[in-house]
Amino acid sequence: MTEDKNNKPYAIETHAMSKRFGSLIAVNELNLNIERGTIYGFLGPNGCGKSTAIRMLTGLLAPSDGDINVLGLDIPKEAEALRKRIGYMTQKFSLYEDLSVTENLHFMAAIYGLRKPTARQRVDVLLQEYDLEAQAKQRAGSMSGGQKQRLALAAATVHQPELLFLDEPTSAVDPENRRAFWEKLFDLCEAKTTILVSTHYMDEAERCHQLAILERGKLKTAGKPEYLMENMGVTPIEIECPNLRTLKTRLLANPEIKSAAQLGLRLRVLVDQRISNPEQWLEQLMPANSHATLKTVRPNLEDVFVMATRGEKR
Ligand SMILES: Nc1ncnc2c1ncn2[C@@H]1O[C@H](COP(=O)(O)OP(=O)(O)OP(=O)(O)O)[C@@H](O)[C@H]1O
Repeated sequence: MTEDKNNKPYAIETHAMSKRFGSLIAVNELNLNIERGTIYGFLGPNGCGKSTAIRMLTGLLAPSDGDINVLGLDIPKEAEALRKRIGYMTQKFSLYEDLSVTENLHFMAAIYGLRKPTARQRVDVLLQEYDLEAQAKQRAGSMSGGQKQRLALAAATVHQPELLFLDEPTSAVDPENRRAFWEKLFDLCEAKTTILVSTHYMDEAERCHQLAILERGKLKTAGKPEYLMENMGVTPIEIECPNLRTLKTRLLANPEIKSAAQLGLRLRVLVDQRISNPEQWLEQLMPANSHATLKTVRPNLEDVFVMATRGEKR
């Protein structure tokens, strides 16, 4: 690893980063190495510590233990120097509802210390890039969810940060707007911005270059989505037949079946990879005359998530 502070290969490095609130361990010894110029996802259920981890990485919240290095800076000691180099967008719309779109962007530009002519130029570019020209004079509070979200991203990037933290940024928008939002993230990524995004949507997680799955403050697994899907240790098989509820209970009694979940008319079953011919093996577990059809299917991130966070079988 090079010693030049600004040329570290990782935008974010943590060692045993932890946060306790009284007796609750919200983040438990998290080790992260997030490469520059990538989109890194935190995937996990409500309350697993995503926001707390992000707040520590931005320098807003002091860790209880561990080391944090962000963009070559020792955090929280050098948090002030970090502030102007990062952008932060939370799930809650945090701009001024009574200000217009343009006023909000100028306000953010002033906070980040952009000089007036630069700010004017930058705001014009952002209005165009984020398709907000028609709403430029509109009060932010009166905009649609998708428009508000575009404005929030524009505001978070007004100072062209090297690193962007997005905490569940698309929880309040429809799939079409979410898709458009991700197109913007890839544009930013191509322009060398590193992005850390937290989510509980699988489709969103699948778009990340790298992913960490968190549960109750702990990192359960991490890597490229494809890698995680290939190495989850189970074969997914879908079964179509009558009485799926009964079949589910029957199958879950076998320790080789790690999970069974109904999807409409099918039962998606995760079979231990140590079973060499899982379809044949499952056939002999089917009730007589069930006329079941079995099909090995492509793994998905929900399977990875289920396997990573599996306490009880489900
Ligand atoms: N300031 C605080 N004081 C006490 N407990 C807190 C505080 N902030 C967070 N917690 C607790 O820490 C745990 C992790 O919360 P956090 O908000 O980081 O989770 P999250 O994964 O971001 O959840 P969500 O998806 O719901 O936003 C939760 O149990 C939460 O109640």
